Amino acid sequence: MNFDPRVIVALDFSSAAAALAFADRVNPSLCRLKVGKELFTASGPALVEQLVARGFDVFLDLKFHDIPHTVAQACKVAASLGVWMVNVHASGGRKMLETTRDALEALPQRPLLIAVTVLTSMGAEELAEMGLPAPATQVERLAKLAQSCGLDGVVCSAQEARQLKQICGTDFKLVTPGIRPVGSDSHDQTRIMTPKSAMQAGSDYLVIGRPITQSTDPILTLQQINAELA
Ligand SMILES: O=C(O)c1cc(=O)[nH]c(=O)n1[C@@H]1O[C@H](COP(=O)(O)O)[C@@H](O)[C@H]1O
Repeated sequence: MNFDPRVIVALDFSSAAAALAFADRVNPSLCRLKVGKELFTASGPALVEQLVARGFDVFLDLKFHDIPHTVAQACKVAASLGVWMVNVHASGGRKMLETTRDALEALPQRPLLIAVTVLTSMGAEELAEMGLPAPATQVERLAKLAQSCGLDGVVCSAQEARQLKQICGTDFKLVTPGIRPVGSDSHDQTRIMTPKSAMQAGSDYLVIGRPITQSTDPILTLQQINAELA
């Protein structure tokens, strides 16, 4: 049995019932779970607490991006739910990142604080349109900022993982969505990689949603991915 699962399943469902139906079929040794904007908007903190009570490591993915005080307070409330990981946008800037880190560090028990660099749905053209450099350059810039602000790691694509592990070191956590098993639909993701290649490149955690949740047999698909990573 794998007691340190690398796969974080994105529970991108529109109801608590659908999320709990999935959670009923897995256990904390098979995967960690992510609650994002769709599910949280539908179900709120009660669902998060239920998943935590079942023993899952829960990544609360609300990608906070606001003024420092607002983000720090929101992350403190997230911590009170018992979540394992929370995220904010690195582009919120140094003051926001440091204020949030300080607020969490003052707690007796705190979640990992992770910064989103460049969304995995975005490619070079979209960044250029916003006056930003190519993904690898922008991701590196934001990862260095997050690390210098004392965050625990970043969300990036697995395509940048090798580069970031070299620059930021092995302890700096890399959480990588945009994971697609061979032959699966890329949907709206642009910077993608297979589960095995992502791990080989240095990802610490693989965020996987639709390839698992929309599979005809989600649990089998999750088990196959875990087997590929073992
Ligand atoms: O922070 C995230 O989790 C995240 C960051 C990012 O850059 N890209 C990204 O896809 N995500 C999330 O990861 C999940 C990916 O889902 P799938 O594309 O269905 O595998 C979604 O819940 C996204 O909200």
